[in-house]
Amino acid sequence: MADSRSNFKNHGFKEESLAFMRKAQDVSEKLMVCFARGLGFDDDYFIKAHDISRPESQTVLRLLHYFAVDESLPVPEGYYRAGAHVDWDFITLLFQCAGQSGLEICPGREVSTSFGIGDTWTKVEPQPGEIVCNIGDLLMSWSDDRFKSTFHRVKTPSVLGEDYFGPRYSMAFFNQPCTDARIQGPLKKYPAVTGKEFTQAAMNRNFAALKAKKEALQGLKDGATVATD
Ligand SMILES: O=C(O)CCC(=O)C(=O)O
Ligand SMILES: [Fe+2]
Repeated sequence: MADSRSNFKNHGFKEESLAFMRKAQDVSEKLMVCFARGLGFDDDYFIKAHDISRPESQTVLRLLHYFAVDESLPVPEGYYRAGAHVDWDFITLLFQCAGQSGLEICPGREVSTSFGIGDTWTKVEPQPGEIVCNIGDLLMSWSDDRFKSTFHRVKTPSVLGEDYFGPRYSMAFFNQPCTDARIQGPLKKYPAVTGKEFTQAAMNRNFAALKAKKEALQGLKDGATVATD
């Protein structure tokens, strides 16, 4: 453990990651101005609420590595590299590697904040130099539902000759509000909450959904054991 930590240190992992986050933040801030103007807020309204220089910042960079999939093994029904979900942040900047496909989105849904499975899924092929921007539940709520959060998932490769079976690397930059930011849309459709409360509620919801899924899977397993006894 100590060795791998010092390796990271020696190779400037922290510095490089922070520099990358700073650049991703600059891109995000350009988009924040557009969303603020669209909603009638001051240009810097969302930028101030997502100030990554403050200790109250909740913004996160997630580095993802999905392992290569063995082409000879069948993919169990309903199994995804990342299951259908909406992000709970303001916006997510998603950085993909060319050739490592799998991301799919389901735009146009009128509901979010629950784990619904979408209607029509569209592939988002990674293109060099492109950044995918997903709207999250926070922006949906903060815009009184004008901007809808994007359902997305990452497919597990299953179709030979069509899907990409190799490892997938991606990076997700989640713009999350400072814990003390006050969140309420211009039409006050939802009661005001703090950034901390919004994130906490989203985490609780995700955790409860995960627990229910695990229990349902366990129930299936127990049923199978009883049936074969
Ligand atoms: O790997 C990807 O492209 C998607 C990751 C994602 O949706 C997430 O981490 O929330
Ligand atoms: Fe996501």
